[in-house]
Amino acid sequence: MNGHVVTGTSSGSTRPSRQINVVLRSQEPVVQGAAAAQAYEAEPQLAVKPLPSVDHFADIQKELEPMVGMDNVKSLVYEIYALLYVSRMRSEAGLFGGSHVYHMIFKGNPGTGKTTIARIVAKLLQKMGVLTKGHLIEVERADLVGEYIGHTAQKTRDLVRKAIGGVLFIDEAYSLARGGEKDFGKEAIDTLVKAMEDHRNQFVLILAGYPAEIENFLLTNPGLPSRFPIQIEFPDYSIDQLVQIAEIMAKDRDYVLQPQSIFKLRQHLMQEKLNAMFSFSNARYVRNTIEKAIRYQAVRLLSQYASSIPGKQELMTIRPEDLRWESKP
Ligand SMILES: Nc1ncnc2c1ncn2[C@@H]1O[C@H](COP(=O)(O)OP(=O)(O)OP(=O)(O)O)[C@@H](O)[C@H]1O
Repeated sequence: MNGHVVTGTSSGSTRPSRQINVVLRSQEPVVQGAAAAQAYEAEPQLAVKPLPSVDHFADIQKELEPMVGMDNVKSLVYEIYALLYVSRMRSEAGLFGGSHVYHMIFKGNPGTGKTTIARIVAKLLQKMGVLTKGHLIEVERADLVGEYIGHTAQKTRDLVRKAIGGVLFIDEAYSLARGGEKDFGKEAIDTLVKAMEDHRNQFVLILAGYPAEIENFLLTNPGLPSRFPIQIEFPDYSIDQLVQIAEIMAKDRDYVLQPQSIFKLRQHLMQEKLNAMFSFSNARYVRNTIEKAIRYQAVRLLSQYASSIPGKQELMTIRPEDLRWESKP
């Protein structure tokens, strides 16, 4: 096979329990047969030589673990880590370490975790030495597009400058192509493409948005797809996953949902998902619901316990009557 297959195993509890094969194309001439076997036997330690560094993935894993579902995303983040780690081992062994492009496309409906994962990826790339700072600059069309000729290029360049050393995350990136050739959005796209050349390896660009719109955007800008070799899909959460996210969000805030509250939430989410269709904002809707329930619970407790103090359990409990959706959360 014209390439190395490196197997990243999960020996520590901090890594996913699956195996991921990363295929690295060798830039060297292929050595075959007995010569290859001899060369391989002569330096068997190359494949297992440990790096003199801490396990950078442990921290990242700690942030990924509580995220419900997202198996494809978690695997991809691990693949990026494996690739970077092995590239470093290869460089240290005098082999071609590789020059990779990390610009990405995140396709998913609102509230499916795109921004959260972008932050984690930024951190990973910083820990692995690809980015110097690892911060995230989140922008949308209005931040990039100006009001007169030249203004857009200036605004876009300023934001790229701020993103140097980190990630520039453009939400609903396709809105830049909204007005066609005459729109200033086109100027923003051109400036971004130029910045990707001028500041190669200095920042990572992530374009995010609804799957269909992103697909269409890439189709109508044929020069773009090849500049974004990593594309990640963020599927909508199932009702079970949304309920699980609600329970985690409540627990993180030292609250607990009563079983009847979980039942009520489940019924509501099923209805809301149907009603809102593509505009349903997944985990964000759940977060808003929980935060609102916490406010309703506080008001209920104050009115119930006017002259006494509620016990610890009562202070933690979200009852069904605390879950209300009169207006959109
Ligand atoms: N799988 C998950 N498990 C737990 N919490 C999650 C998960 N996905 C998203 N969240 C939470 O939901 C909220 C919204 O997530 P985030 O902002 O990352 O979504 P998004 O896809 O970027 O949304 P938008 O496209 O609308 O900006 C955040 O509080 C985030 O922590």
